[in-house]
Amino acid sequence: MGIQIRNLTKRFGDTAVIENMNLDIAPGEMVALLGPSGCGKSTTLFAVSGIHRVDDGQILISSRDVTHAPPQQRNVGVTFQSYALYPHMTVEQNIGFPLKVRGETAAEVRRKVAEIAELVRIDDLLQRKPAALSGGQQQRVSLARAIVRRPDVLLMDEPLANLDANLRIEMRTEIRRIQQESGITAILVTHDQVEAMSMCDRIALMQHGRVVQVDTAVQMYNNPTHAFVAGFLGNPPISFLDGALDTQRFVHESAQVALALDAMPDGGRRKVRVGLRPEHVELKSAGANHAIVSFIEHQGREILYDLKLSSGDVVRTIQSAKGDLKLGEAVRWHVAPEHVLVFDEKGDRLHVA
Ligand SMILES: Nc1ncnc2c1ncn2[C@@H]1O[C@H](COP(=O)(O)OP(=O)(O)OP(=O)(O)O)[C@@H](O)[C@H]1O
Repeated sequence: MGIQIRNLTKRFGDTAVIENMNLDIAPGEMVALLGPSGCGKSTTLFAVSGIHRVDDGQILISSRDVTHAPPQQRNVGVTFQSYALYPHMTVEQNIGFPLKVRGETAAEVRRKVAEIAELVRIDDLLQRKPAALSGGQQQRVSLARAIVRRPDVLLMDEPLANLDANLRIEMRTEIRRIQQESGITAILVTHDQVEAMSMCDRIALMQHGRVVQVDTAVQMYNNPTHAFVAGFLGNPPISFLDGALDTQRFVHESAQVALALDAMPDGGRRKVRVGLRPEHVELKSAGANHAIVSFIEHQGREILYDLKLSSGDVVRTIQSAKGDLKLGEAVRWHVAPEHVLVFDEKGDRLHVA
């Protein structure tokens, strides 16, 4: 009951929006398509649902080749950021509509709607019209309608985009619960890393129509295969410094960091970029590197400091709110070798492990 995307290419005119994309989603798994605006997330979802014709490659749902099948033959449930509920129908009629179209009996429709309404926790709202529902309730109805036919896969395009901050958090948990309880294979399109990390089993991070890395959130955060991944995940974001390798050290115009052995490519001096996560940048009176505090942001439990190097580069550090550094203060900093991420000039991760 999984999804396989094999060598998928989708062009609009001469422009390839998806290029040779591969992605395997296991039965019952929920995968996020994450990436910046325009990277091809929605186009991928439309290709899987059958709304878009593809130019090359294959799409398999539950081991069935659906590449050229029309949407209604793919058995997919879809929900978008605009819930697209029928305003003149009650919640019960909205959810039951796909079953009615399929010709199921009134009694069957009522039974299935009741069952799904209980799963998505809207059983007390069945007689209301969409206008009398909150955004979160409308999203639940939309989800219920998408899964009432028991589709093989659930496709969600930014389902939380129209909700306020608190409702988003609540619905993150709810969508995950509903997906797990129903055991449905799901794809979630989002540009929000927190949504992707908190809701999904794995993340496929996309850039310019390609999947750069597919991994669990933890693995992707700790072990990015590319500088783009390291830069995209993490808030506050990672800092990058460009410099060169010199026998087990990274040397920058105004900083030096020792590297773990497994971060070292085979010998020779070469240009590299290192990534330093804010939580790994320690302030130490004996730290090897000098900097000036150039920006302070109080975040409640923690404080974010920008440390400006003499080269003008900035390294971020996050410290407990007990700290009392002043703007313009001179500090020394340090990063333990095992935390330094090293990338080559093209952005590919360098390590032998
Ligand atoms: N019907 C279309 N005709 C031409 N170009 C299109 C069409 N639909 C999408 N594109 C282009 O394809 C690229 C990918 O679009 P897509 O909507 O898949 O991106 P996305 O990652 O979902 O972005 P967002 O997060 O902004 O929704 C964009 O450059 C977009 O302009």
